[in-house]
Amino acid sequence: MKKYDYIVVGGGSGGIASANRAAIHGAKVLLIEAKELGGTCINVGCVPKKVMWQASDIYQAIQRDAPSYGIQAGEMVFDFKTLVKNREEYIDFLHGAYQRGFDNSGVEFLKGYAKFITNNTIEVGKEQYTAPHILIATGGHADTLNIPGGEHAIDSDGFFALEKAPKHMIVLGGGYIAAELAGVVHGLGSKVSWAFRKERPLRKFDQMLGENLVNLYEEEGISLYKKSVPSAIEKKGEEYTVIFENGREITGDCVLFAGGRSANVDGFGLGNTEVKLDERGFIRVDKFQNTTAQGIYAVGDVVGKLELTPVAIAAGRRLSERLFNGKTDLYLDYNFVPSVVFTHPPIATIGWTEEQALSEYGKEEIKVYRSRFTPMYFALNDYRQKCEMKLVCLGKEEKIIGLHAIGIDVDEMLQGFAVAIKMGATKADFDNTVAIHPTGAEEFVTMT
Ligand SMILES: Cc1cc2nc3c(=O)[nH]c(=O)nc-3n(C[C@H](O)[C@H](O)[C@H](O)COP(=O)(O)OP(=O)(O)OC[C@H]3O[C@@H](n4cnc5c(N)ncnc54)[C@H](O)[C@@H]3O)c2cc1C
Ligand SMILES: NC(=O)c1ccc[n+]([C@@H]2O[C@H](COP(=O)([O-])OP(=O)(O)OC[C@H]3O[C@@H](n4cnc5c(N)ncnc54)[C@H](O)[C@@H]3O)[C@@H](O)[C@H]2O)c1
Repeated sequence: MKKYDYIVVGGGSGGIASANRAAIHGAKVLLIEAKELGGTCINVGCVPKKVMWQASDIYQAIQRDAPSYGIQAGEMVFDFKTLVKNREEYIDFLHGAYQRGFDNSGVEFLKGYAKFITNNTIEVGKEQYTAPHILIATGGHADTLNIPGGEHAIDSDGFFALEKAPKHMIVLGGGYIAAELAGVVHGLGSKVSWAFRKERPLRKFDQMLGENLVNLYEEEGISLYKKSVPSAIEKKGEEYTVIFENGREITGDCVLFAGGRSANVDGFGLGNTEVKLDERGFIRVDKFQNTTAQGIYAVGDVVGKLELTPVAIAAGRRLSERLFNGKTDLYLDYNFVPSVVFTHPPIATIGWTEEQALSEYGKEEIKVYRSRFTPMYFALNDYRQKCEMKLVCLGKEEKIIGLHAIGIDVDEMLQGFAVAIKMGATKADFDNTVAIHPTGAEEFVTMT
């Protein structure tokens, strides 16, 4: 049996980050990955999504915005196949970059499907491997739509496998992925119908964000269907009809369901360990990412706390610092994690929503500042897309506990403000910072 200091199961965002950090500190590390290196983010998540989002942005800039600057690009030609081919080549380049990263850090990489035999023994094929520390970073998978004909709906993996652009995509779900892919496909010139179960999408976010997104998408020509619960999908030739509980029917050539994700916990012998799951089926961990089994840890989507790549990376790295670099008190603080939804325009958010803050602290303690304006990018355009921003402040000192924005470029604004908020910035700190003009970001330091 081969012996290691650390075995990492899963070569996605969390696993790779943790393995490299452990090896840098001198640990003998084995990383086992069943598919391609990079996991969800690189292969079927953040990376292909951001490429498609950028393509969609460029398309809109040429078609919708360039003419107002006197720029005419001539006949618009969009070749979906070229976009997909170039995207996949870029992803392949990233696979190589991960392998080179392992070569530099000294991580041993094994391609195969790992199974637990005991708390500290893993089997891949016929070989067994043991280590006192084992990390589970096996990620998650998309939930399926359990209605008659639900199998006709593709998930986000299926979306990235499309070889031609849909003519009319029906999007089901009201979260991150539905919001993002509806915008991407519409921006690339297809018809999009987006149906969600409640009054507005993005219900876990500040209400202002979902409301603005609905208005902006409607202005742009996306057909929105509120309070629409899918009950069946029927295939008729090359088309699919989604039937909703309220009797509505929508027909298109592609149905995308994005209804949340579950942990990858089945089929790799967790029953042979003392690892326990929580009531939602995710691996139960404490704040140090310890599972209920001695010497087994878990990070990333498989623990279902915040399913974001930088969260998986940060938790994985902190764990390795704790185990292999003597930083015994180090753990990831899951509060004030910034996040961007890559809609058109994007959404940026950190901290408490106005609704959460009011219900926790009451009206007297919470002050909210808002700004709504047309970014200068649209100054010459008949289409005057709005940007809206909000600061949620707590107590007399007006500590900023929430920042929310929707509008062009807010995706790139958030990171710096997130540093300030994580450090405990107050409204006065924002006011004391001289603005950068002319930008959209200056609104954050000039709100009254
Ligand atoms: C469409 C989409 C868009 C997204 N966009 C963003 C975004 O813009 N920004 C952001 O921050 N997050 C985004 N996310 C979320 C992000 O991709 C995940 O949070 C992140 O990839 C989680 O990393 P992980 O290491 O936990 O798991 P993963 O990256 O999923 O890696 C798990 C790996 O484990 C492997 N594995 C599983 N079981 C075994 C086994 N038994 N043996 C060996 N290997 C195994 C899998 O093959 C997989 O490669 C997006 C997700 C999706 C689906
Ligand atoms: N930009 C980013 O950082 C980014 C992008 C994409 C995904 N992600 C991560 O991936 C996770 C998964 O994304 P997601 O959009 O699949 O999940 P989500 O949890 O964000 O949203 C799921 C949505 O599906 C709806 N839904 C569930 N079952 C349904 C049903 N039967 N019929 C109709 N609607 C149904 C829910 O009401 C909810 O609105 C996200 O929570 C996020 O953490 C992040």
